[in-house]
Amino acid sequence: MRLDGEITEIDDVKEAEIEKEVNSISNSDSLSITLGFAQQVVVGYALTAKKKESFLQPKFELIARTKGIVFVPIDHTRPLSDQGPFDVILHKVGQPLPFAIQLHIPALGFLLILHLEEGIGGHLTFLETRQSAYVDDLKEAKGKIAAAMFISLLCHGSTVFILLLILCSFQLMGNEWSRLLEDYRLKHPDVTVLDPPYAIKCVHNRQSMLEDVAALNLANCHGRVCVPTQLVVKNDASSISSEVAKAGLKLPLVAKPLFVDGSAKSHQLFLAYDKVSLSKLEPPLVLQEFVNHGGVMFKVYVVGDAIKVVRRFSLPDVCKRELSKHAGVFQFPRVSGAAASADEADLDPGVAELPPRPLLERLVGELRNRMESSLNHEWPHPGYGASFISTPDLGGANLQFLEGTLVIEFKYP
Ligand SMILES: Nc1ncnc2c1ncn2[C@@H]1O[C@H](COP(=O)(O)OP(=O)(O)OP(=O)(O)O)[C@@H](O)[C@H]1O
Ligand SMILES: O=P(O)(O)O[C@H]1[C@H](O)[C@@H](O)[C@H](OP(=O)(O)O)[C@@H](OP(=O)(O)O)[C@H]1O
Repeated sequence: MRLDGEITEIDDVKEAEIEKEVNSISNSDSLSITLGFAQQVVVGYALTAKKKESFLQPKFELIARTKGIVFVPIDHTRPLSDQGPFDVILHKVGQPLPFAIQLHIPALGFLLILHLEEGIGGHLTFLETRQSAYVDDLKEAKGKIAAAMFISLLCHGSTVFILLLILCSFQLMGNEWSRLLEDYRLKHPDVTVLDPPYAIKCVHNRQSMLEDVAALNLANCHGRVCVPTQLVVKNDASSISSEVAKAGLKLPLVAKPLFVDGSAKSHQLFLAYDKVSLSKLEPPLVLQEFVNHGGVMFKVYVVGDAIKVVRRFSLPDVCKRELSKHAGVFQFPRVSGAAASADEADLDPGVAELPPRPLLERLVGELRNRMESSLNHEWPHPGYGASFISTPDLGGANLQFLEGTLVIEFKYP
């Protein structure tokens, strides 16, 4: 059953047209189609293997070619200025390291965390340093890394120092990508970088991602948008229980990695039922109160003025009376992926009701204003995705904002 009131501009008719277009060209020479264009748009891409697989699907590349858009891979090991020319650079690299090295990092990191935590009481874990190297300014990261290395030399001698040195150089390579890209962007202002590293810094961290939304005032907009009550725990797992009590957070809690870098690990979520088990969680984390939402959530995708809302199945409600029967911390799978579509499901209208259009339009407008002012220029076609759940017992329009997945900038060449 399809419920009325879908907010969509990319409707079924358009999807069917695209399908038809792909079918009609799939047997023809797609390259010659591209060459038919007076001017091509060359998109250089630097993506994780996961992102390449999900995003750069053959069908999509084919449609792009028919529109004169070609995708070419960027080689990390060669200077950017030796490659191209590009009209657009699309990037999401997480940690741009060879696969074999990536596998060694958790093992080395674990060893070093053990040593460092012994030596300095857990205040400066290498894990924290590692994440800072990715999300913070290089300057700040370098300071922390230098401090960690100095302490390791004092406390643990040369073996740990050398291991740390190797690990740091790999981690700085991750940050190096942001620096190279920023240099390239400044030297080539005609190339659109999706997105400039400084502009997407806030969406690499679930705390800063939600801050802007929490600060929005959407009074008189057919409802409100807010963030579940939450707490950020950066370091010490043993103090989680007391911090949760101090902040007055009610169980059960959803635990999410604080940093989101596009890796599968950054989407690994846990449900914690009791206080004692909270110490099993691994900071840095965001802990959110579990909000009952009838087992259905909404994904809102925005490109410019187009808004598309889809329904997905989600976690079932947790009954407060049943809570005492559960204990422990459980990892839950990616419950609301594309395969969990609830658009065709026969849902209780109370949970299926879509967020009111005026509320979404106002939210999108407010977010755009904030992004424009933080980027200091106009955004003709901003695009992003966001997850929402609604709390039917408070009225369908009481939305909880969960995540802003991606912020991209569109500038047509
Ligand atoms: N506070 C919460 N209360 C109830 N359910 C929640 C809460 N936070 C998350 N969930 C459930 O977990 C799912 C994933 O949450 P979230 O969107 O924060 O994670 P994510 O890794 O960023 O997911 P994605 O990138 O796929 O959107 C949600 O779709 C929802 O089903
Ligand atoms: O397909 P939807 O329901 O829109 O969910 C997306 C998430 O919201 C994104 O955060 C995922 O991208 P990253 O894993 O790169 O953050 C993205 O990962 P993917 O590109 O590997 O599929 C999706 O899981």
